[in-house]
Amino acid sequence: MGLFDSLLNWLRSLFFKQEMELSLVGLQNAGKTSLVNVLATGGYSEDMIPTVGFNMRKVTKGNVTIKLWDLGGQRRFRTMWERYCRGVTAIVYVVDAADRDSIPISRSELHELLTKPSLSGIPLLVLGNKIDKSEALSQQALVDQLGLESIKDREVCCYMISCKESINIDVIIDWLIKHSRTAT
Ligand SMILES: Nc1nc2c(ncn2[C@@H]2O[C@H](COP(=O)(O)OP(=O)(O)OP(=O)(O)O)[C@@H](O)[C@H]2O)c(=O)[nH]1
Ligand SMILES: [Mg+2]
Repeated sequence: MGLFDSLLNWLRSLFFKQEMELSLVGLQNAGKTSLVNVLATGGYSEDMIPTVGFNMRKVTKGNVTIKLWDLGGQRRFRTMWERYCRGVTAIVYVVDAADRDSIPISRSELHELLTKPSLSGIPLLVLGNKIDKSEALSQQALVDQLGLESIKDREVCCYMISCKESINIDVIIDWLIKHSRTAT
């Protein structure tokens, strides 16, 4: 590649570079870290270690650089969620759609988080994960049981996914790219 072409590519990357920052929250075992892995490398594993505190990962998809805050879902880490959701482009709330008993707690933790004034107006992407399992709820049932219709102060979107079988991962990437903002 000639010098002129390199320069042109560099200018192009400056002008079209998009970036976004996301926080992944939701109860333990929902599949947040699995989702980060699938987004980053496409790899999936059954052997996962629960996240202690949080991890930060940067993933690049085309021109979009995504900074992901992967937070621990165990009860003792939930008080940190708010701090890591402040100022993000979108909050990604992951739910194990096949663990029906956990849905009421998931619902109350979500609504509790959304009452924080510091997070007002931040778009919410709810992901019902593990739809490869036969006991997984339908999208409508998940929307109802999480009380998503009652959220009026922000954009809310809900998709059903499987990290294990890579179902609807492309749909989420499209949603994320549409919500990214051009870097300044
Ligand atoms: N069947 C199925 N299992 C999944 C799927 N996604 C994740 N899992 C499994 O769910 C378990 C928990 O996954 P993690 O990604 O560690 O969950 P997490 O939300 O990060 O959990 P914490 O870090 O404790 O908050 C692991 O055994 C995964 O293999 C999926 O789409 N289908
Ligand atoms: Mg984790």
